[in-house]
Amino acid sequence: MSEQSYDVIVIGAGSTGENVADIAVRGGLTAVLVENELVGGECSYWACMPSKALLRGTEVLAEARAVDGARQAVTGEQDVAATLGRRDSFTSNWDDAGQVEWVHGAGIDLIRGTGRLSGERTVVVTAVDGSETRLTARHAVAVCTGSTAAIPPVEGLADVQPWSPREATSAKEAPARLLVLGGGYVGCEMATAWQALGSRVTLLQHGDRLLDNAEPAASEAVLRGLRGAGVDVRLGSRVEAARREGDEVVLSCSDGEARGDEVLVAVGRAARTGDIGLETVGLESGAYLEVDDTLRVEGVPWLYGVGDANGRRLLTHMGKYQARQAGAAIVARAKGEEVDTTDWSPFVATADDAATPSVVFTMPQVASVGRTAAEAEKAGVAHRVVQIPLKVAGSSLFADDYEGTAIAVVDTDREVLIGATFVGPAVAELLQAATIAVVGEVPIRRLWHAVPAYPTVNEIWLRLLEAYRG
Ligand SMILES: Cc1cc2nc3c(=O)[nH]c(=O)nc-3n(C[C@H](O)[C@H](O)[C@H](O)COP(=O)(O)OP(=O)(O)OC[C@H]3O[C@@H](n4cnc5c(N)ncnc54)[C@H](O)[C@@H]3O)c2cc1C
Ligand SMILES: NC(=O)c1ccc[n+]([C@@H]2O[C@H](COP(=O)([O-])OP(=O)(O)OC[C@H]3O[C@@H](n4cnc5c(N)ncnc54)[C@H](O)[C@@H]3O)[C@@H](O)[C@H]2O)c1
Repeated sequence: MSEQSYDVIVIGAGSTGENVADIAVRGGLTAVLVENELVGGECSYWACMPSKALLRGTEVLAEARAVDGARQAVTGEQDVAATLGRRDSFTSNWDDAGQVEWVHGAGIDLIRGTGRLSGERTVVVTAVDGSETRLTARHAVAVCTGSTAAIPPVEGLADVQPWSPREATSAKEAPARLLVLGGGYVGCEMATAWQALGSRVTLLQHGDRLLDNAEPAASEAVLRGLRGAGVDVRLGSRVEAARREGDEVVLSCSDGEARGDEVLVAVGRAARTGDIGLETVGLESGAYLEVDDTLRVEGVPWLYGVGDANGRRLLTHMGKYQARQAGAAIVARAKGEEVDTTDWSPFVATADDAATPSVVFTMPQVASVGRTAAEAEKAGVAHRVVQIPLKVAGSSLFADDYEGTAIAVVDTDREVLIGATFVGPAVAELLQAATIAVVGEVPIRRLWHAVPAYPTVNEIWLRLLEAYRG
């Protein structure tokens, strides 16, 4: 077995792992990435990029059709083959050569193979040909192995060869009938995409609303959007068994049968930590890693768990944020420098809890940051909620009959914004202003001076402040 030493070993070269290694090298340390699939991970090949590429054409067409004058120019339908081709180009045809080039250019070493912890600061990498390399870390090992699709314990489900989000984002054609199990981010986005690309989609959600952690107004708007597009959304539907009859998938549900050509299972994620040797350092395998705010694993001072692997926020941008914070902490600790662990320091991921932004790319979109009203209530924060229609000069110019909602959650003791949700066409681009207001704890009385340009959809900020003032 060959042996090598690095300052930092990163297991998993997804977007999170790449960033941990990059920050370590920028800080003057040596780093190696261990990867057993494609460098770039889920986001680049089977998640964010292909899913958004599948949705973008549909979105653009809807925007054009919502403006009189432009609508008349849209005389054809979406070219599905071209959309799938554009999706393929965004995944570089599932070839990671470009990312490998970036890794080398950044001064990071890469070892292909499966990495497993083997005691303190040691990782054994097994390559596809069975050869092994023992790596020793002088300072830190970062586990950035991500997550995988969770499969619910439904009788027969595994045997019908369901689609995971990987198949849903990489399929070469639209199935005639697609069943979608789960009404969260993936279920709602993929139902939107494939319905528009030609499938007849049935979405089965066991709860009584879609996007169960979103503001209720967002869940309702997405439900209306999906049903308006022709998706058969069945709320409160519990899938009890699955079987194939010939080419057909049949689901037995609490509200009757559902039949389709494929079934996508999108009921959440599970940690990809089952086979990485956690037991060799006294940790439970298969579980999300429990970490402190510097992303260091509780009780193991040289081990970090970053990105999806810790289950804190399953989003690419939050994994990369955690990577920057953890990377800074690793570099500082390696140099014997003090690591400030107070909120908002350069070494902690305070935004995970206080200000995580996300966008659900449905039609309408849902863009949110910070706490929802329900979360503020649960946390016992004194607050007020302002909810108003997103009707301003800018939105009516953006689209005829623009419909949307804006919700602000204000901490009434501190008079600062602690959460915001925007629902409507193209609201994704409104989000960063809200994120800055939440992170900056900008006093409401100062926000009055952040005058939105006229006529833009951002005028909603003024309306929210006016509604708050009463
Ligand atoms: C359909 C879908 C759409 C999504 N869309 C968005 C979106 O629009 N925006 C957003 O912010 N988030 C989105 N997400 C979430 C996002 O994909 C994840 O949060 C993100 O990919 C996590 O990055 P990561 O680097 O932590 O993990 P991953 O991307 O999963 O990377 C982990 C890497 O580790 C490797 N690995 C695992 N175990 C080992 C091992 N033992 N040895 C060597 N290598 C190993 C894997 O091969 C992989 O490359 C989406 C998720 C899905 C499923
Ligand atoms: N645009 C984005 O940023 C984006 C897009 C996709 C995924 N993601 C990330 O990936 C994560 C995983 O997405 P996801 O959609 O798989 O999980 P999710 O947690 O968002 O949603 C899962 C949904 O499945 C439902 N469900 C659970 N068990 C069920 C069952 N047995 N039958 C029917 N419904 C069931 C839940 O009620 C929930 O609504 C998200 O939480 C998000 O962090 C982000």
